[in-house]
Amino acid sequence: MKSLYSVAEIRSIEHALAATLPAGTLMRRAGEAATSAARDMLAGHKVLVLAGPGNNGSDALEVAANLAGPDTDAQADVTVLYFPGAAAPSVETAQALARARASKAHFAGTLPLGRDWSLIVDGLFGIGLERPLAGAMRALVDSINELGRPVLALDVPSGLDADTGAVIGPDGVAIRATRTITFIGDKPGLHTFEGRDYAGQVQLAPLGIDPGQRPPAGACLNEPALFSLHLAPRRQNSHKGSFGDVAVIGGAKGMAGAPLLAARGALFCGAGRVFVAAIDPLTAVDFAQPEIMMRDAQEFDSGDGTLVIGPGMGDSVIAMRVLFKALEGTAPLVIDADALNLIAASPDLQGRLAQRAAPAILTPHPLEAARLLGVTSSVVQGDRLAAARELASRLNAVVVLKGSGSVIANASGAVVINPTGNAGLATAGSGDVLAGICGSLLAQGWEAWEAALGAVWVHGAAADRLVAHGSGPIGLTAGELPLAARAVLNALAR
Ligand SMILES: NC(=O)C1=CN([C@@H]2O[C@H](COP(=O)(O)OP(=O)(O)OC[C@H]3O[C@@H](n4cnc5c(N)ncnc54)[C@H](OP(=O)(O)O)[C@@H]3O)[C@@H](O)[C@H]2O)[C@@H](O)CC1
Ligand SMILES: [K+]
Repeated sequence: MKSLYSVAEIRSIEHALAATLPAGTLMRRAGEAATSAARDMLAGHKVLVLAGPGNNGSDALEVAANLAGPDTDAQADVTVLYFPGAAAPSVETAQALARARASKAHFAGTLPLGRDWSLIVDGLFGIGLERPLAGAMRALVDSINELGRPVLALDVPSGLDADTGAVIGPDGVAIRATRTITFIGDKPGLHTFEGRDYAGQVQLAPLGIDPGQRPPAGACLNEPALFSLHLAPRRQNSHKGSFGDVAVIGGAKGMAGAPLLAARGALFCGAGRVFVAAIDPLTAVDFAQPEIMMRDAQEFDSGDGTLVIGPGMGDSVIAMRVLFKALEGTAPLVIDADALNLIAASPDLQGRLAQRAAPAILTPHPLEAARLLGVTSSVVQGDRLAAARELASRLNAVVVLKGSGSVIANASGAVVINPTGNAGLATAGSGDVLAGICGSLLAQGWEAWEAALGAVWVHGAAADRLVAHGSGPIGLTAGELPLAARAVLNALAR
């Protein structure tokens, strides 16, 4: 499992290790791991090392000493910008500083002119940063970002909250790294919200601590191993009834495309039969996808099929009535878009949802999640893991909080961050396709938790596949996702 540790969890691991390892061991190991990552990235000689007042800065001083020599063949031309703290340095920091000063590294007082750094090492702040960067430090971070040179961040890009992926603010700044080498355990903030943009490629350096020595983490990254119990090649002796029915309820006037996209997501990910039950039935057949059966939402009886409710559904009385009926029934539900907004506006519907025994997956984007929680979307984005966890527990459902690094949570408190997907998914209809894939996997007998994990992973990987083939991220359309998702799902099943 690819565990993600909160700062508090990392601190407690650090605390336990401090009793068993000689002082300074972890810092030296962090310095060595980061030095080798820096050498790996280095195409040239000129290295700028930024070293802040805490232990993150001490790691950076170790890197400076290692890269500059004199005890190395592959010497780099290292300039160090060091910001000592107000308090006297710890013994370990003093040792790292002495090593760096004894090396061939050059210590500068201000950011040297010129932009020709082969590499910048960011050791300003790590997990100890608790308030926004201000004054000269803020100006320095802005200048570094403007240089646009390769940056290796140590532990966490300076300015980013390792727990949440938010730039520490209000109105904060953070270093935009090309790569982040993170120590002891990987951290949620590097994989969600702004984290993916600021951290770049994430590399874990466990510092010699084997996973057995670490307690279980509060979160982890999504990967096929988490849902693979449901992945299997299909038996030859199967028929369409073996793979369940999905009915997508939605499609108010002017919104006919949303349920069709969801229906295609469901169809191409393997549901046996797929219906669209439209609030405003426009057409008897979808000529582009005639396999989808078109029905009128007011007359439709879904039987024991899975319902995907909400895409383009609107907030009419009919929509409300149909949603009420779905919540009263026992069908597995995927609740998206307008259905989420209707539930957000009705404590009664929230109560009914929370009381249901049948599985439900909710797929809110941050604004929909905010409405459900009665907060603003900045509060949701400020701590996406907490928001997803809270919604899952309040509404007794599996929640997929969409956005960069989608967060999947369940009512028992499990939280997973999805690493697949790209900016191409920020396009109209992409969420409808995701809801359809969730419904498809539920209909095929997956448990709600695994269906949500699998759907989010496949949906993101479909977008990654399209981008790898040149179809995005600019201009990627939601309509392209179902076919790509089919290819991803079949590759996984093989
Ligand atoms: N965990 C481990 O086992 C290991 C941890 N390791 C490394 O240690 C790092 C954590 O070190 P850390 O705790 O010293 O915190 P760090 O991020 O360096 O910053 C704290 C300093 O910043 C200061 N400061 C804060 N905010 C500020 C602001 N806005 N503007 C200006 N100053 C500000 C704050 O000062 P103060 O708040 O006291 O004024 C304090 O001096 C971790 O990320 C990893 O790299 C590795 O060596 C391997 C083993
Ligand atoms: K850093």
